[in-house]
Order: sequence, then structure tokens, then C-alpha cells
Amino acid sequence: MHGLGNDFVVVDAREAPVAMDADRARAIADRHTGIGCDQIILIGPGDDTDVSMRIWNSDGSEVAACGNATRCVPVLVGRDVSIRTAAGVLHAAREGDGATVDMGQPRFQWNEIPIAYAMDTQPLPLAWGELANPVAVNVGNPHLVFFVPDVDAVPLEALGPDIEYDLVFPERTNVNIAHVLAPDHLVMRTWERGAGLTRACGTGACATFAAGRKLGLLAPSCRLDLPGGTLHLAEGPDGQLLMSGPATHVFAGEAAL
Ligand SMILES: N[C@H](CCC[C@H](N)C(=O)O)C(=O)O
Repeated sequence: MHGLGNDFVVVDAREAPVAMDADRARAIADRHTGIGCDQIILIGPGDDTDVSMRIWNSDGSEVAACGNATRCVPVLVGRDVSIRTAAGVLHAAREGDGATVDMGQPRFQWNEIPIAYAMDTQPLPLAWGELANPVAVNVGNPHLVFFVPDVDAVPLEALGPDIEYDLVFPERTNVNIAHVLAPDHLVMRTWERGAGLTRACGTGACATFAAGRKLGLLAPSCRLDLPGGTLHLAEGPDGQLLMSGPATHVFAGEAAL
């Protein structure tokens, strides 16, 4: 499945458990010797929710949130669902050719990102080459958001890994660059922790919207253009992030994993 070209191998383990670990995730994700994807998504039965979801990046790292994949779950299951993740319970509802997901409230404190020591996060007093003073925000996973005049002029493939692996981020970080065209419209790109440049990053869109709202740059409802397409973000009554966008089922079948 994919969400705006951010692609996944989704393993439906609701009927029978499937073992997954870093090595197996890397092997599946390999685009030359495996099936090929940005993330591996393991769907299991839920205890107090309809289903559970675990997420591995293509580098084998297990993480707690994946926005685009969360929209794929109600499409796969065929109905609205509550989803237990390592970052908490999410609710995803079918909508048009995809879904709307309540991704919860963003967190901005240095130790919630996490960052290795106390510092301001709105913005961080740090710079990497031409990228400086990002907003740090956690939306179930760690993100930096840099607002820039031209997203296509930034060498993200060079700066992304330097920032991702900077020791100031004990759990590494996702890296987003965004240009605000209007209070209700921005364009963005993402270097993903554990996956690199992707066509779209759902949590990146959530983080960028939350950062823009925090800085007073964005309206409570916004259209975000990513390389793979457009997501819509809105702020709920309790400040929660409501993300809407497509989720596409490409192929289903048995595979010797
Ligand atoms: N690379 C992210 C996980 C996948 C996020 C992205 N695929 C999304 O749609 O949110 C991380 O390590 O936190």
C-alpha cells in the first residue's frame, strides 16, 4: 500500500502472529533483493482497540508513528478503526479515497522530542549549514521543521543525514523543510529518519502544520503539498492534529517472508 507514494509492505497478522525484527524488516524493504518499501507495517489484533500496528523503517529501526500508514489501516480493514500503537491509541476513519486520522496533540518540550539536554524548541538555537532554527515537535515520533524560502533549493539529501544522526537527538530525528505560500497552503519535503527522502511523510506533515501553527504562520486548516501529493491538516477542538489524505491498495498476496 502507499500514501502519496510513501510505500509500505503491510503484513496482516490479525489471524496468526508473524515474527518481525530489524533484519527481516530490512530484507523485505530492500528494493533490489526484497519486496521494496519505505516502511514495514505489522497489523495485529488489538486488546482494547480494533487492531494494533507496529512500524519498521527500511533501515530496520522500529518506530512509534507513521501517518501515511495509519491512513492505510481503515482501507485495508474496510472500516473505521481504533489502532493501538507504541505512541498511543489512534482513530482512523474512512474518507473518500483514503482516511482522516486523529494523530493526537503535538508535544514541544525538549525532553518530549527528545533532545539530549534542555533548550528552547520554538525554535531550536541550532544550525546545520544553511538550515537554521527549526521548530522541534513530537507527533508520536521526533521531527524538526525548518521554514525556508525555497524547498527545492535545499540540498536535503546532504543535510538530512547530518541532522538525523546529530547526537543532540538521542532517538535521531525526521527532518522537514517547508515554504509557506499562504496561511492555508504550504509546500514541503522530508528526509525521514531510517528511510531517507520519501515521496511523502504523514507525521512530517502533522509536525510541519503544528510548527506553523505554533509560530503563527498557519490558519487552523491547511493544505500541504508534498512531492507525492497533497494532505489536509486541521486543528481539532483540543489542539489535536486531524490529517486527511489518500491511501492506496496496490497489491495483495501471499509471500514467503
Ligand atoms: N521515518 C519515520 C516513520 C515513518 C513516518 C512516515 N512514513 C509517515 O508517514 O509518518 C520515523 O522514523 O519516525
